[in-house]
Amino acid sequence: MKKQIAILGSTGSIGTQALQVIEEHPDLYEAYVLTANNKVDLLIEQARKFRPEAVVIANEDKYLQLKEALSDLPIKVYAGADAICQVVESQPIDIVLTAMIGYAGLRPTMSAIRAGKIIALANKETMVVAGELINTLANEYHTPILPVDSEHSAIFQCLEMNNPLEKIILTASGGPFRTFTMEQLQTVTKEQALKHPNWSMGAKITIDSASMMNKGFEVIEAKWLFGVRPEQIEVVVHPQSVIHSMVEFEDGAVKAQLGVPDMRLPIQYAFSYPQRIRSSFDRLDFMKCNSLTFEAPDTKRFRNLALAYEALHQGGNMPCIVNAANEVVVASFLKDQISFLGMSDVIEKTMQRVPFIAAPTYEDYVSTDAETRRIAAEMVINGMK
Ligand SMILES: NC(=O)C1=CN([C@@H]2O[C@H](COP(=O)(O)OP(=O)(O)OC[C@H]3O[C@@H](n4cnc5c(N)ncnc54)[C@H](OP(=O)(O)O)[C@@H]3O)[C@@H](O)[C@H]2O)C=CC1
Ligand SMILES: CC(=O)[C@@H](O)[C@H](O)COP(=O)(O)O
Ligand SMILES: [Mn+2]
Repeated sequence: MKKQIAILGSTGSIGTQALQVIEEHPDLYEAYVLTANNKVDLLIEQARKFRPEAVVIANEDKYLQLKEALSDLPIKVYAGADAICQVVESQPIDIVLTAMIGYAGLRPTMSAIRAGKIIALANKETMVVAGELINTLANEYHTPILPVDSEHSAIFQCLEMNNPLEKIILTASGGPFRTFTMEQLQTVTKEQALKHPNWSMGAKITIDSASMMNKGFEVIEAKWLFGVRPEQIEVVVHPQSVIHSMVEFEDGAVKAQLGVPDMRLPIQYAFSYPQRIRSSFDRLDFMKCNSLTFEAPDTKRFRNLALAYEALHQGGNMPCIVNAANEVVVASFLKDQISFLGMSDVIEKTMQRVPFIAAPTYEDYVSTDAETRRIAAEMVINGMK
């Protein structure tokens, strides 16, 4: 039986690579549902090629265009955020790949967990915002959450023996500004920030990598995925992104997962787990890896990493606050409305202003997210008063 896969965010960087994995293994996988937000033309093209059972466009204004373009095919067409939550519950679906960006991934992930679907988790913001709630739900519905994020997939692959773990060593590329001074960071542009040294990804995560908020989020994601304490998660800057992450066991042994930077491998592993299957992806050529280097992260220049650790230590709704403020400032930075360093200023101030909730419910996350966005957006427009 072919595994039926729902790809939430099929038009994005992860989504399109997931479709390449499906294309490479037509005997094993089928796209059952594809969803997008705005890129209706690409969604139409994907639907015509992969013939899913259903497609959903989150932006309801694009519904008629999508419906019309697929009217000659027996593909169900839906629109809106609620439709995404409903469609993931479809009985034949085995795996839901959460490849949409940001907080928008939380609700459909919760629906998929309640429907007992295997979650292939790319959308790290879901775990950042509500990791505890997601774990509680996944336990209640006996739903596996398989990591797709390259570092977490690496850790997952290293951990399979169930040996006693001492710590996780998350590798970070350091981004395009790794060697920049504070003075240089004051004037960097979005064009510079969008040039990741090793990975080709969507705009939001690329800016997060440049500011190292991505690594901060990955620390929080690791805590919830692997059940470790914050002190057990170490970040090491490794500019080549060849070692995707490591684990250190109680006897001091360290295991690492290495490979060329290619997200198709972790995506495929989440699809094929617990098996490994063949792939045509590029192999690592050690003769071309002249040196693998390591540095400590600098949380003075990359303050977002420190803010994420602070949120992790505080717990409650604080990571949700950091996530929402970050989504606002990244969108503003991409519109040249705020400077690179200004992003951390707004996030830090927002963390001080939004009311803290120690044991948030889902409804608390919803209101925290909305309130944080309001406050952060106001700060971007009016300055840091
Ligand atoms: N790219 C990568 O290599 C990696 C990504 N990740 C994580 O995976 C997730 C996806 O990243 P990436 O693929 O780079 O992002 P992209 O921006 O490339 O793609 C995002 C996808 O989500 C859709 N989308 C955006 N907003 C909404 C919304 N409000 N409702 C429904 N769908 C929406 C987009 O639709 P449309 O195209 O129509 O706008 C698109 O299909 C992120 O959480 C990221 O952190 C993790 C590790 C690596
Ligand atoms: C591919 C992937 O998993 C990204 O999250 C990547 O890790 C970004 O690189 P850095 O955040 O280490 O720069
Ligand atoms: Mn990553």
